[in-house]
Amino acid sequence: MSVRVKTQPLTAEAFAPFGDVIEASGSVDKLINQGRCERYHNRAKLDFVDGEAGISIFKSEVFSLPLSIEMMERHPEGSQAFLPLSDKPFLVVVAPDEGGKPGAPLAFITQPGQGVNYHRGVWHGVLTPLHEPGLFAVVDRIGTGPNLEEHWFTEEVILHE
Ligand SMILES: NC(=O)N[C@@H](O)C(=O)O
Ligand code: NI
Repeated sequence: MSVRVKTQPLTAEAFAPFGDVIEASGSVDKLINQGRCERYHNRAKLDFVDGEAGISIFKSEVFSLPLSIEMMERHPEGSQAFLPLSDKPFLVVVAPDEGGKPGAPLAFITQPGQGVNYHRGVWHGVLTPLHEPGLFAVVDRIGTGPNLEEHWFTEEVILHE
């Protein structure tokens, strides 16, 4: 038996139980640089246990819908933010925790200019760009010890438009 998940546009409200949508939205928090730049201040909750924040670059293969996903993961020791270095949409898959495993997945498609920050311990799909170049800045925990928990599905999970 397979599980089919319909994608939906990413909104801060729908994503709130899982993390932050990082975007130039709502009221401007600060005008800087002599009024020439709008600062949308502190838009993500970074959270690292026994580690520091690091910035990495991910260059991923790209995928297309419908897409079958085999697993979801979570990082018990740190949040993880993905900031696209292009204006192309990417897929954001999250799920509530149900007894130590992902519950029903939700699949979002980002709008140009949107990044996401998964809160610490939130089940998510791995980075899934939908168009080249698949290039992202990633802010996550740099530290020692394990920080990755995976759950491999026993049934097919298909994400579709
Ligand atoms: N493993 C890794 O660095 N990336 C994943 O955590 C991911 O969410 O893509
Ligand atoms: Ni991850």
